[in-house]
Amino acid sequence: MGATEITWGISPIGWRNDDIPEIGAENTLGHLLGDIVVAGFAGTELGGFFPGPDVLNKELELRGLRIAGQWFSSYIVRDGLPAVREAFADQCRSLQGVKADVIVISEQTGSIQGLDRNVFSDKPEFDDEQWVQLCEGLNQLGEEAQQYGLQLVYHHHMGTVVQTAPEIARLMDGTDARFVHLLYDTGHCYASDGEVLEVLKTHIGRIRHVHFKDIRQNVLDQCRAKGRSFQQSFMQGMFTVPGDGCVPFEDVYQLLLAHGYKGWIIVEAEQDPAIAHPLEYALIARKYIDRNLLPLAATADKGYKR
Ligand SMILES: O=C1C[C@@H](O)[C@H](O)[C@@H](O)C1=O
Ligand SMILES: [Co+2]
Repeated sequence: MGATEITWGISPIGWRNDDIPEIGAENTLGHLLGDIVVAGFAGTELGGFFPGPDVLNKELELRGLRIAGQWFSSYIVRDGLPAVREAFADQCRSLQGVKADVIVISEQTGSIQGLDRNVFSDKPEFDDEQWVQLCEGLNQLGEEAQQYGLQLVYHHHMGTVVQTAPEIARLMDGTDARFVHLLYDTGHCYASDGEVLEVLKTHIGRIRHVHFKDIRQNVLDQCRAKGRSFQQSFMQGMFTVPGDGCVPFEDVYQLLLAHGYKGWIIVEAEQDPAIAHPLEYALIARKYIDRNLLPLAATADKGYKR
């Protein structure tokens, strides 16, 4: 096998969800990390319930796991950059403390992702001035992140101002490629306007972090028809792990390989852990990756890691 270029991780969001802290609250850090080892992944992203670096690093080391990064909600347009900077720097410091690679940012000004609003029709829009403010702010935060050894990766997301393929393109055009990179999330692309492969092909040069999130088409259709909120949609099972839904992961993975993608691919499927047993679903993902995706890497003569 060639050099290792892709590292496979799994997000804690299948066990516990920062957006609805009461679900999966019984799942401790030890439980989560143990399951990640059992399912054969190399690491995870930081969840809100994780302890600080002193405690966490020991737990990771004992299990041979790594931290890829963590989500940061920015309000650059609502609060202005100076107000965002301090919290951003604090998070960069803790990510540096666990030797993470990326800080995942999502602009939440006007976001309806946590509200009881139709996520398929009520997303916010920015005017030209707000777009400039967002892009300039991100450039500065991205430059700052580099001082902590981190890459800033922008997460396009349902119910936010950067959701659709044209909005992702506008963000990429408006920001500096040296400082602002893209987090490509298959599930959000599919649920938004379905441009899973188009977004990947167009922005492959800017992608530095990947979330593999699958979609149950029938649940997506029902949620769209009923005008469900984002939280209602994922609690009803709109998202699942790769191989359990309708996203064309073989095509996605082949494109990533063909373009020499280097970095993490994180399996990320928020569902209700009381319905979708987190370890069972992690193992479904593992099996699918091993059987359907990794053989493509061997064919493409590219390296991969567990
Ligand atoms: O990366 C993510 C982090 C979550 O907080 C978010 O709501 C989820 O959908 C996601 O893709
Ligand atoms: Co994601």
